[in-house]
Formats: sequence, structure tokens, C-alpha cells
Amino acid sequence: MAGISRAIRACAAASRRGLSAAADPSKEAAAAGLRAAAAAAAGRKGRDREDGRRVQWVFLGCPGVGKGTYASRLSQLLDVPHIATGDLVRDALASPGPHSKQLAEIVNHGKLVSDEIIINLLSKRLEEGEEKGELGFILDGFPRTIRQAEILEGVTDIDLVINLKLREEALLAKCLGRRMCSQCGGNFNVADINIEGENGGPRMYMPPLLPPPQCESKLISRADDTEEVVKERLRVYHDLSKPVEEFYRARGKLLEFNLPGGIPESWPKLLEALNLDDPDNERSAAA
Ligand SMILES: Nc1ncnc2c1ncn2[C@@H]1O[C@H](COP(=O)(O)OP(=O)(O)O)[C@@H](O)[C@H]1O
Repeated sequence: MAGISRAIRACAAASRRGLSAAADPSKEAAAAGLRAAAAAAAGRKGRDREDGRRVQWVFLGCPGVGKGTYASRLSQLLDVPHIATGDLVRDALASPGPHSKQLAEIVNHGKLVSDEIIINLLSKRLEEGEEKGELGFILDGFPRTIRQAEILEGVTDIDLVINLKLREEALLAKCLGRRMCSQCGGNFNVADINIEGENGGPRMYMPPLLPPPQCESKLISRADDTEEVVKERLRVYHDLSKPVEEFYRARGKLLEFNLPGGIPESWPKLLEALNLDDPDNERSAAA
């Protein structure tokens, strides 16, 4: 992975000058082939590939779909860092700096920050990882525009892109129900989703993920998880990020995964779709 951070910066600069290096589209791979490729990329025991690096995966999906939850679980399982650009942006706006006020203004209105800013933050995070000897990554929240996807494709091989999907009615409720403990940093969700099945299918049930008693009085919400801002984020996703799904579909890298319900129901099914085993059965069953 060495050098990706520098390559991303260089490629971003080239793309600004109109020299973007996009890969040639290849034929769409069959879902079975993709799953096999995912399993091969994850490897068996040490999860290292023949070329020594670990998985380089991307998570796509609307706000509230659960990218962070599943990316973080897979990162523990595969022993690769989970890099969420939303977290990098929140860290940047919380730390005193020339851009923090400007960043807060953009994020709290549900808009995307510029490709330049996001690429700087991501390159810095990858550089720090390279210094620590990190191999591979699971990206969450990047790429979010076609230009970001072209830049990433120009500098490294993404093995697999997991496109998480959830019924539209559940997305807003999930964002509005999101809570974090200001002390331990734990993530919870107070939304209790129980909706009619589609086309005669089974009901969808996503029970709340409630905090333990010691966190109850310390819960906070993200400033951008208000109804108005979530609706704007969903609109921005459809305008700017949906085309990224097509970008990877055309390159045979997109694995679509429809979340059937809450974590206990969805996690084993996601592992099955990826041909992966979770040796820690307790964690599989945990909400
Ligand atoms: N790749 C990106 N490009 C531009 N802006 C980003 C990117 N990733 C994160 N952001 C900014 O950070 C905010 C929060 O991101 P994230 O935590 O991924 O939220 P979401 O729940 O909308 O997926 C976004 O609304 C956007 O302002």
C-alpha cells in the first residue's frame, strides 16, 4: 500500500489539470464470481493476499444505511483499518484550524466538502497508516463523487465495493435515532423500526440498539442528523454518489447487499454473501 497517499495527492492534482487517469471499464462480473473474488481477496487464515497486502474494500450506501457498523465489524474480522471519511471530517472540524468553521458550515447543511479537502484528509490518514505498517483498508464514505472514484481507481486496485441498501422509509428514522455516548464513544440507535413487507414479503424489523445504563445520560446526536439536513444528505447522495455505484458496476466490482433487518439478522447474511466466517459467534449474535 506504500505510496497510495502520495499517489492520491498527485492524481488529484493531475485531475484538476484535466489529466484524470480512469481505468477502462470492464464487463460486469457475475455475482458468484465477485463473491469468490472477495473470499480470495480476504484470504484464508492471515487474510493476506499473495502479493502481501490485505483487502482494499469500499462501502457505498445512503446516509443511515449502516456503512459504519458493517465496515467496522468487517475491519475487525479482516484485521484492516476502517477509514471513514465522515470521521476524518468531524475530527477536522472539531480541532482548531483555519478550515474548521468553514467545514462545520458545509457539513451541518448536508453538503459535501470539496474533493481537495477530502483528498488531503484521506491522504494524511493513509500516510499515518503507512508509517504504522497498515496493510489494506475498508473505506467508508469515500469515494462519494465520480471524480473521487476516478482518482482512487487511478492510484490503486480496489478489490470489492459493497453497496449496502436499505428501504428508503427506514433511512431517515435510522439517522434521526442515531446516538453516541460522549464519554465512551459507543454508537447506539433508539429508532424502533417495524414496517410492512414489500410486495407481500416479510415485515422488516430493526430493533433499537440501546445504550447500557452508564451511557444513558451522556448520549449526544450528530449536528447533521436533523430531519432537514438528513433529507438534504439523501438528496445529495442521489445526485452525486449514486453515479459512483454505476462506476463500479461497470468495472465488475459492485456487490449489492439488501439489508434484511437489524444487525443480528443482517450480519450473518452479509458474511455469507462475502464467503466469510466469523469465528466469534458471540459477536455475530450480538445486536
Ligand atoms: N468523500 C467525501 N466527500 C465529500 N464530503 C464528505 C466525504 N465523506 C464525508 N464527507 C462529509 O462528511 C459528512 C458526514 O459524512 P458521513 O459520516 O459519511 O455521513 P453519512 O451518514 O451521510 O454517510 C458528509 O455529509 C460530508 O459533508
